[in-house]
Amino acid sequence: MTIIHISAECYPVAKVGGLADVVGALPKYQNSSNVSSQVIMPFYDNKFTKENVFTTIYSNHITLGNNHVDFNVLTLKEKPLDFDVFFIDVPELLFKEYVYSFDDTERFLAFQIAALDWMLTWEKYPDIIHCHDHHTGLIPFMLQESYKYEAFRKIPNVLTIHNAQYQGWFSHIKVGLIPAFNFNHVGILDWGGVINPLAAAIKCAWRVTTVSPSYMEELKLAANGLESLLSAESAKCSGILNGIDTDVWNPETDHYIVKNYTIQTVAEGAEANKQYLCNLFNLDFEKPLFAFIGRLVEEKGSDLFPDTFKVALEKNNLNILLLGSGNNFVEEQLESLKKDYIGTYNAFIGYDEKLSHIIYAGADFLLMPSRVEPCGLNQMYALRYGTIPIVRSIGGLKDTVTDISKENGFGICHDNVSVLEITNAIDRGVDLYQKQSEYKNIQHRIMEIDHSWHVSAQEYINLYKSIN
Ligand SMILES: Nc1ncnc2c1ncn2[C@@H]1O[C@H](COP(=O)(O)OP(=O)(O)O[C@H]2O[C@H](CO)[C@@H](O)[C@H](O)[C@H]2O)[C@@H](O)[C@H]1O
Repeated sequence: MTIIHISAECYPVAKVGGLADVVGALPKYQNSSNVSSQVIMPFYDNKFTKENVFTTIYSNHITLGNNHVDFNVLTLKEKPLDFDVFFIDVPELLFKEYVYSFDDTERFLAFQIAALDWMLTWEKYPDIIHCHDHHTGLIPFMLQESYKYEAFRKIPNVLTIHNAQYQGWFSHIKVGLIPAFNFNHVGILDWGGVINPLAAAIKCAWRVTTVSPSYMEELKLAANGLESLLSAESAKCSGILNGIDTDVWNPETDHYIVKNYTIQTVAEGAEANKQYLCNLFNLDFEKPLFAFIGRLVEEKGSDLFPDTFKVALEKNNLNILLLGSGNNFVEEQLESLKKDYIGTYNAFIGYDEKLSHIIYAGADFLLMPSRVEPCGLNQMYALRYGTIPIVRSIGGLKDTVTDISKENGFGICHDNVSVLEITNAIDRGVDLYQKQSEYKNIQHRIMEIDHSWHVSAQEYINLYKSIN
């Protein structure tokens, strides 16, 4: 069975968030289960493309409305990844230093059309086309409706929703950019008076998955306008929990962290990483270190961070370290907080892969007070590195973290997103840290939890088989 994943991100080529981690790992694990899994993604102007050499295997142009736009398909010449990746190079539109910008309609439409046009030239078509998020959401529609892709009609396709907040909306004025289809069916593209690629994908895909079972259920109640659609299509929808790439996220071999460690040596290993962070960010090694890593957006609860951190830091019994970027106002507030809590608070506003690994290893607790969390990978990385997650019980966080008050519990959970509930949860963390033998016992237990992709990769394969 041949599976083609089509995605805007894939680790280590281009990563903005968790989508890259999933598309960078799932194909690898699928390939080890006797299927052939490959990725098609855009060719961006970034560190990875600058540092690697590519071969052009196909060149042509697509028609985007009235324009002809050139594109190439590239592969890596040397140093292959663990699975085949094909890069769609549209110099005029996709080859940018960023992955996402304010309006990406033409960029991702060009990507999707070029990918399908190129696939039309293949001798053998794939058995499954697996699309990820709204950037590839028009593919299920085009496969079903566009005349030029008639040959693909019988290929089953799957949509995975990593985040339903973003839907790729654009105006009907641009409908002419989509390869010709029976205009009587234009309503399929519409949701709420605009073209909605995610909605179109939910309508047309043969199967729809979300990245955790709880998120699937939550979407029927809150999906940024798509609630009724997801309820109506629920027969073809299911939730499959993400896994983590345990080769990349392994404290024993992780080349980014300061000192490697195992369950047996976690005390010294985690301590060395914490010491490094405390030196680098001027924090107090003796106090517990609470960290946050992620995008500073409302979904992650980041608008509450400045007030929450102030309340927590006033007690002067802990450190807080933040790595993230996003909302400018929140960034400024988090920056200005630094001067008030010198020695116990710091923040790195930006994106830094290496630093994120050191924080997973060196922090004592990881904060995830998300309003919405389709799956969340950070809590699973934290568990693997022996860092106790403090999460709001929602989506994938609910599916992966059990509160310490429950039998075999190992994390700290709160029900709502408010300054009071988050600071109460932090207080519980401080208390737990003071009971070092209990803390260490939990640390050992969480490092043993297996969240590797093996089980979930197989669940996807079972899903493919059910429609193939
Ligand atoms: N400033 C920074 N510096 C370095 N690394 C940073 C960083 N900000 C984020 N990261 C990294 O990006 C990834 C974030 O993954 P998440 O799954 O938590 O969130 P995201 O919301 O992007 O993903 C969406 O898709 C994924 C995948 O399906 C779902 O798990 C999730 O719930 C959904 O919101 C982690 O690898 C994290 O370490």
